[in-house]
Amino acid sequence: MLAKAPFRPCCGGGGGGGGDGRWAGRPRPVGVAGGFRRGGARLVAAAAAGERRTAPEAVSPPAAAVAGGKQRVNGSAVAGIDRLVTSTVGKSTNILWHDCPIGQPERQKLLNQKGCVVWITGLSGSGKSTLACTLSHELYSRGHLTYVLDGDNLRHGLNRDLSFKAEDRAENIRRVGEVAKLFADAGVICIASLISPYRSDRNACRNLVHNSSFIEVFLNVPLEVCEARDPKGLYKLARSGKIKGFTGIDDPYEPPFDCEIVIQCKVGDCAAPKSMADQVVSYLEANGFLQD
Ligand SMILES: Nc1ncnc2c1ncn2[C@@H]1O[C@H](COP(=O)(O)OS(=O)(=O)O)[C@@H](OP(=O)(O)O)[C@H]1O
Ligand SMILES: Nc1ncnc2c1ncn2[C@@H]1O[C@H](COP(=O)(O)OP(=O)(O)O)[C@@H](O)[C@H]1O
Repeated sequence: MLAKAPFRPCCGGGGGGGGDGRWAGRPRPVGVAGGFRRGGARLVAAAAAGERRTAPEAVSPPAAAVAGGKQRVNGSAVAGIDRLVTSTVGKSTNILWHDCPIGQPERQKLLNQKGCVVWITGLSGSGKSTLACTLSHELYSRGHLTYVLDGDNLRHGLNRDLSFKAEDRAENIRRVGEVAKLFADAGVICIASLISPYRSDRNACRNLVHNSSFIEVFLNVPLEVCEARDPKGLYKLARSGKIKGFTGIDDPYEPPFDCEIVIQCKVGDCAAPKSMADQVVSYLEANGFLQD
């Protein structure tokens, strides 16, 4: 399946405001905040020096409340900043969004590509890392900047505190989704390759990034093929009960219902990594990601 989606620039918020297309192709004026994702509320906080705005998801009603026509400061007693609106996001209180004049459009112009997230999902041993690296190489040889976020690798650092129980996998995916969003906002073609077994976690990442800039690639490889490959011997350990909660054995994998690209592999009939990567490159080309 190779679906063509209408291109819309990606990634508001996150790493610096992103774009809703208003400034596409032209420099964004200094002090003008980037576009916010759909459904995002806007709250202007004009600081004495420079303009600041709260991020869409950063608005929490108590902090952003307007009292008697005046925007209430979130506990600040500092003179001169009484018109700032601070926010509470999760456990972060008294925070403010700060935009920069150089935004995603400018970075994309520099790189002559559109930032996006290619999210590769599939069973262990399905070939996610191989596809991610082959795709990265293909795009590199065409002059495009990519960055691979590999689940296994990230668990050596950023996500080393997480296990494989469902809530830790969810946190793993959430963090990688946030990082991927920053890379896309930087104008980079971010290739995330994780099992990401739960549909809801993957969809949450899709919703973080602008929908058309999230390209979900399902490596649909039968369990028996993955198990026969077993490059790390993990399936063997899982079958013998030495690893508990292994995806596909005694832990679930939920295939996507409707994703951008499905790469199908059958027993005895699996395309070479290069031809899989070409399938993704064709999608990126057809949807305008490989040019500014
Ligand atoms: N219980 C269990 N289930 C699945 N996978 C396991 C498990 N324990 C360790 N491993 C190894 O961890 C790699 C998957 O990490 P991910 O971060 O991609 O997983 S997840 O998205 O959070 O489900 C995975 O790497 P890949 O084989 O590259 O997918 C395995 O090597
Ligand atoms: N398209 C393919 N055809 C045949 N073997 C493959 C293909 N892609 C990957 N492999 C092999 O399958 C094994 C698992 O690949 P890997 O990329 O590590 O998978 P994952 O990251 O999903 O665990 C490796 O030994 C790799 O060489």
